[in-house]
Amino acid sequence: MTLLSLDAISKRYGEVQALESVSLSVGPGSRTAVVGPSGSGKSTLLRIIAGFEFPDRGRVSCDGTLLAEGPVGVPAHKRGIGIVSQDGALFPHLSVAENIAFGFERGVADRAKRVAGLLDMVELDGTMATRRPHQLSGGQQQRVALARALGRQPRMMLLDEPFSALDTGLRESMRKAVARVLQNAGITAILVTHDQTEALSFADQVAVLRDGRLVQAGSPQALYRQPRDRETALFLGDAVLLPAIVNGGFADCALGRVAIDGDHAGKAEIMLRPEQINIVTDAPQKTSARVIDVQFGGAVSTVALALPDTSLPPVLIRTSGLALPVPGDIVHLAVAGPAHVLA
Ligand SMILES: Nc1ncnc2c1ncn2[C@@H]1O[C@H](COP(=O)(O)OP(=O)(O)OP(=O)(O)O)[C@@H](O)[C@H]1O
Repeated sequence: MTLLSLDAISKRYGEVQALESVSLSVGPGSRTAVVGPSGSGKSTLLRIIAGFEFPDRGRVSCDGTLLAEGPVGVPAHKRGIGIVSQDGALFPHLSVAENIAFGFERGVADRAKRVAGLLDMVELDGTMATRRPHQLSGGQQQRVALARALGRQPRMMLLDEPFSALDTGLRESMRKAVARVLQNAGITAILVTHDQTEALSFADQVAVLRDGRLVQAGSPQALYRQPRDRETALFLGDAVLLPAIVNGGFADCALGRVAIDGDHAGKAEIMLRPEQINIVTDAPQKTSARVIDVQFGGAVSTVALALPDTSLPPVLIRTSGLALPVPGDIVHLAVAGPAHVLA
């Protein structure tokens, strides 16, 4: 089932092709994260969905209604789409309650009760209602912004880097809280973020943009494990990339013979995530490597290894901090799970 459908959206600003034939489907009640390097077109895509911009070509439809066909379509205020931006954009001279009630339709009954319900929904104490935005923490301001957007009863919520001004710990708890609130309200969400971890943990669909094109869209697991190309692999996390000869479901590479996830043959580049490579004392097929650096990181430490083929760059793996090797040690490696063959 599809709620939002983007069909071959293109947008140009002067010389810059901000979006080039982007197509994407978003299911009702789902969470999609749009990621990509700076300037890849994420905000432009969000503005086109919101109705602040119109595409040059392509169609936007929501719930069977055509919202834009090329530069013609439904204006932003008639789309029923909520937005929460990076700074929350609260009115500084209005109280929390007034900020939240700002979006209510005229003549709505029980304003105070509805504000209280929304505060409860975003997990804010009712005593906050009389405060001004400057008397709130960054995370609380974002919750008020979310409550205000929810008060308009949108069918979809656009989140434009809403957590980026928050520090790491708060970011994570806000991300979980927002995901929970949206899920409980059954609202479809699209999140734009620079933060890959945020995208992978928030969304059930991740869409990767690069130079205005949609490179890949799919589940976080699929994109992390089977990225389309080397750039996407590195964009979504650390990766060990190795030249290989692949055949019959296996790759022969500097780590020995490892299983692969597809049906490829010939010369290829394979990708493993660092957590797939383990230091072992006993394995049926051992590849040895020399430890060149160890970074203790508490629960998870990083070990840099030089492979016997010295033309290859060092391989970084993650391991528990319990029994770490020291530089100069020769260790044996085993690979868990299949390697992915890159295009
Ligand atoms: N109003 C505009 N006028 C001219 N160029 C624009 C305009 N808006 C965006 N662009 C250009 O379009 C491209 C895509 O911009 P966009 O803001 O969508 O990227 P982004 O992926 O959101 O970037 P960031 O992560 O830095 O916010 C960029 O090259 C940008 O400079």
